[in-house]
Amino acid sequence: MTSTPSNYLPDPKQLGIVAVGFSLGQGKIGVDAAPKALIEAGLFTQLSDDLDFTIHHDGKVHDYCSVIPSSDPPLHIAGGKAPMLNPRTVSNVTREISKQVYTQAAAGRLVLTLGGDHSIAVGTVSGIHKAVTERTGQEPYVIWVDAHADINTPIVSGSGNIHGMPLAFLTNLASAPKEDPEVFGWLENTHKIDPKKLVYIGLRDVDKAEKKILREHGIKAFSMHDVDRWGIGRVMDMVMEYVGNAPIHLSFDVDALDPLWAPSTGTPVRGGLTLREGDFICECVHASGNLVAMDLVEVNPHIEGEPQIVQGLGAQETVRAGCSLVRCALGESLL
Ligand SMILES: NC(=[NH2+])NCCC[C@H](N)C(=O)O
Repeated sequence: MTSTPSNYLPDPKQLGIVAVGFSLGQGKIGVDAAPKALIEAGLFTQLSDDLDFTIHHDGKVHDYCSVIPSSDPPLHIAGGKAPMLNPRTVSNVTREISKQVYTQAAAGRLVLTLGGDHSIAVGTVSGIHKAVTERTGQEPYVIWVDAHADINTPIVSGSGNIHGMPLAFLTNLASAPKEDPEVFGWLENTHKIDPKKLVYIGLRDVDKAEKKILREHGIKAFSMHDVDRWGIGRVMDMVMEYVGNAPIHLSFDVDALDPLWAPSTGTPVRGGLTLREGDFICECVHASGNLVAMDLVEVNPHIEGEPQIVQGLGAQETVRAGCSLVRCALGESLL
């Protein structure tokens, strides 16, 4: 297999992996088991043997126990609809993740983070943004592939689940709440992204307040309506044209795929991408030569999916789909 040269990585075959066994950005257990399931399905072997990566991984799936407080009551925010859930836990854990991905990215490696729920992106996007900007002088764009916009502020969130909020903190639309300034108080300016450097693909379950945020900040978004209208090929042309030649952080929530392809996830929404459309997004990002980091999140092997899906198969299929997305972003091609 011939490999695509990288515009931002000194040696594109050096891969740093961070395995994040974390689920407290939302309420369902099981999403913390995803890294183990992905590794057991052979992901690392596929990346090293088939795609020739040298993997830098500490051999652990991190549970971050040492930074999780013994008590973490819901945080009521003035004017908020619902209190923030597990606020200090998610803040402390994402701070650790941020340091881990920073170290990998500062060493010039491509960084793959296996989640975990999507709250972990507060850590991955911040750490990558800081390291890549320092190392290359260019701020990365974030391509967020998801059924959901994950940009609720703590004031407008209807659930209080932080996996629906990471982009609000990362874009500075929300900052450390005055009720507890320690919560995400560690985020520095160098960690944060310009909302104009964010592009969504696959949206189809966007809260009312989030729609307002996207409109008011002119955030680029390709919903499933756009995929239906233009086809994934034209959508990716538009995405890549928007991103230009900047470094790319791809944050892929498996729930962007239709539940037919990825049933084992905490907040499935029908009418999503096919597996091939998801793979195609990843192939296009790889072909740009600009990928510097990828997250794969929200695979929940404990959820079996719709009853019509044969018991056990849902989880297996979702894990297989996750492995396929990662391989495509990291250079697997059909021919
Ligand atoms: N990463 C996810 N699966 N996010 C789902 C978010 C759902 C909803 N918008 C919320 O804020 O609670």
